[in-house]
Amino acid sequence: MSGGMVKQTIQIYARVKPLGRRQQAGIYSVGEDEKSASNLEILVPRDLAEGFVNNKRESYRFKFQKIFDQEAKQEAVFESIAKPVAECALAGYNGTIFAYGQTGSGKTFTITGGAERYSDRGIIPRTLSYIFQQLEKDSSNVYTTHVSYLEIYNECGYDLLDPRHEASRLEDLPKVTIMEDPDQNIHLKNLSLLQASNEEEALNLLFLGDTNRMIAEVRIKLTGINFTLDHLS
Ligand SMILES: Nc1ncnc2c1ncn2[C@@H]1O[C@H](COP(=O)(O)OP(=O)(O)OP(=O)(O)O)[C@@H](O)[C@H]1O
Repeated sequence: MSGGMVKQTIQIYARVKPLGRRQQAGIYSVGEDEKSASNLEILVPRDLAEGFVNNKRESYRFKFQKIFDQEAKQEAVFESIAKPVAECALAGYNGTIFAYGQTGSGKTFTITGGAERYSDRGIIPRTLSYIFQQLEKDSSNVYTTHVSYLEIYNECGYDLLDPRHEASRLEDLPKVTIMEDPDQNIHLKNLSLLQASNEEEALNLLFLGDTNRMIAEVRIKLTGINFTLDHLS
């Protein structure tokens, strides 16, 4: 997107993860009335707060575009967050959605989805499905669609759809580099761009990328174990 014709906005949403069995409830609250419904207040529990220096606050307030509480369904998250971005993409404007949060907070669940139920599908499969539905409706144009899947790990980019991914060590794979041309267009060197003509093909590539990412993760963990064993012997 270039020039100042289109308003570029960043919208920030919060999603509260459902409580696990042993987790303590009541450490956050969302504004109840219409006006404060986008305010999230985190209350630091008393036993924790007492350990703090006297003048530390015991509650923190944040404002978001919208807050998804523990009951929020994947469908609602898609409708509010991803559908408008997909619509803009179909109209020719770039869009980005990313999840940020500590480990285990639900980024993968929100972006990719949960494995157990079909209704737990996350933003990526829902968006793919939506985009292909829209393209099929438009018989006046011919579209070609491609998928790339990039992982950024320790500040280096790796191509998750590279066929060598499974066989090689992550460090041995060609690094994907980000470059900007004089017109400020971003180019990703060494990133495969695979054609996906329909939802099923796109989902297969997503699955392939996820698998390669998991293999890489296990490999990294195993390297960690080897290191510990070397240390002991
Ligand atoms: N909204 C939710 N509803 C039900 N289960 C959830 C929800 N959010 C997260 N979970 C579950 O919590 C666990 C951790 O979530 P997830 O793997 O998505 O975290 P993450 O932020 O991607 O973590 P990491 O950074 O370690 O990869 C998973 O078992 C996931 O299914």
